[in-house]
Amino acid sequence: MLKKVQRLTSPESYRKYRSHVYQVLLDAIFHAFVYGMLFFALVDLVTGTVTFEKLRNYTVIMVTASVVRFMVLNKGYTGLQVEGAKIIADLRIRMGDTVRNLHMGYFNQNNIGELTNIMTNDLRDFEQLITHMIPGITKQAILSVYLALVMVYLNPRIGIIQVALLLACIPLGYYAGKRVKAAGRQAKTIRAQMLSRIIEYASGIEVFKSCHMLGDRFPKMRRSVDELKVESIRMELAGVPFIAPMQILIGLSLPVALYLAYLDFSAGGMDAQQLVMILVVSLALTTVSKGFSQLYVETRYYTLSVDKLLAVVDAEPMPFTTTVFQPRHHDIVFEGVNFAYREDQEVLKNISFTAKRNEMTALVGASGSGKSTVMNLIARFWDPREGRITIGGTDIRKVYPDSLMAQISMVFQDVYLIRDTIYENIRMGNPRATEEDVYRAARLAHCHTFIQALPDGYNTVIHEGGSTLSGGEKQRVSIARALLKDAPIILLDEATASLDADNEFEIQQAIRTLTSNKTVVVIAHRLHTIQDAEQIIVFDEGEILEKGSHDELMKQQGTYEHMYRSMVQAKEWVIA
Ligand SMILES: Nc1ncnc2c1ncn2[C@@H]1O[C@H](COP(=O)(O)OP(=O)(O)OP(=O)(O)O)[C@@H](O)[C@H]1O
Repeated sequence: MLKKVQRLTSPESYRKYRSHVYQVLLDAIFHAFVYGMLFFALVDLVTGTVTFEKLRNYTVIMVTASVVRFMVLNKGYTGLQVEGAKIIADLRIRMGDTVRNLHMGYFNQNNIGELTNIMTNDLRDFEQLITHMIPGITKQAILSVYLALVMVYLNPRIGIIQVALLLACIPLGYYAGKRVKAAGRQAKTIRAQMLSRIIEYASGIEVFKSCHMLGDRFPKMRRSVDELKVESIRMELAGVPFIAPMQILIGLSLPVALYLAYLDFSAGGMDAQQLVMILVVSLALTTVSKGFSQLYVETRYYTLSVDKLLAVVDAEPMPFTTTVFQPRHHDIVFEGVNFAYREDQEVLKNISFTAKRNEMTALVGASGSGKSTVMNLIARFWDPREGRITIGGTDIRKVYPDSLMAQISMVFQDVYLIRDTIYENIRMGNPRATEEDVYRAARLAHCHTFIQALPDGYNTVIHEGGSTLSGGEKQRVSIARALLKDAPIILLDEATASLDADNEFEIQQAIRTLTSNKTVVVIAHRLHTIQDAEQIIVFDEGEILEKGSHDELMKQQGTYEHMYRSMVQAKEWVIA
């Protein structure tokens, strides 16, 4: 277990942590030492060999040991808490870094709940494990062994019987721990599913409200809550069939000692003082062993968190060979790209095209034809199964995801704004930007005026997801963010939602400013906005059907021409 803990901590932290655990163990040894002195004093008292000097020496040794204990304990436990908190903070950052570089496949709906569970509950369990469980269980183990040895020394017959009773508890404790661990694993899975449902519920609250699916009427969430309740009870009860006999066996050691000691005593083989001493030590042994057995079973549950954390820390990051990515130019080239999210469903089939620098490439096609997937591959949210994608001649699979993202601005219709001020939401595009840069970007993105009209202007705090702004406003804020980033590649998903004429005009203006002199790839939902695009690519079921300029495609009289005519007719029909 300690080897696994070591993999979750930095060498420096682990070294400090281990030294604090040793301090706690030292405390256990001094604790045993105090018990020992007490034992010698009692022996002298009951055998009548006590002298004033002896008692004084015992007292001095016990007081010294207690003072040393206090100092060691204070340093050990304080150090454990401080180091534990530091280990958890470092681990959180390390996990954040790992997660950032994972394939998007990791984040399917279930994994969001699982990941949230790991980053909150499992981290808390791990902290509990390293700061309380491991030192506690080691200390109890040392004390149990020490008291058992004292018993064997005091009365070998009774001591050996007590040791045998304790040894008989080992398989029981092992199976109790195993069952609790298995039930705990199941409870964790269900808790992760419940968290997924809660996240889904909170993100889609408007939809659920509109469909009258709130509260009891949201069956999936209710089912998860019920399952977790059942699983939590099952976990609590899982170890009982083994814990109960184990506790009985440990508890037996006291009456057994009493009975056997009394037999000796009545046969004259033991005096009253020895009888009392055996009972006192037996009582201490029973108490400490019971504490140890309980802690052991609990610890088995807490060790589950270690495997969960290791699974995240060891998750395969996206491979890369270069962290500095400064391409000579920003042509994006797809060469025979095949891609599937799932084994059984090919989403892109043999896709080849070039999106040239300073040009606009528009992707059109029916819903589900693969347009967004092309964008996801350019941003390296996923890697192609076959073929390759290059930017400026470099295969993007070689590039560190963060360095790649530094070259790309994404403006999607589904804009996510974080819970912070509008100012900070724009500044996210470039954390080094000055105040003046932020205002200039906001002006160019046509959002300065509406921001100023808000009660707190740029300091207005936006709710998570941007729910306090209109769709058009959110999109303009995201364009301001992208303008501030000033990346050479722009990936743009045009709004499908019908915006009012003013909003639409302003967004078009902002997009024009954003995209000038860049490599622009745009998913177009309305064909009239891309007539000037240098290249239009028509997708159908993951394949490229046609590609060329608007005029070239109109001349071909293929799918694009048909789509365009249908659009014009629909407009005329609406006007008529
Ligand atoms: N994360 C995902 N996991 C599994 N399948 C996915 C995922 N994202 C998209 N798909 C599937 O891949 C196919 C292509 O989807 P994609 O989003 O690329 O299409 P699109 O042309 O952008 O559609 P739209 O215009 O509706 O956004 C669809 O069948 C879709 O169901």
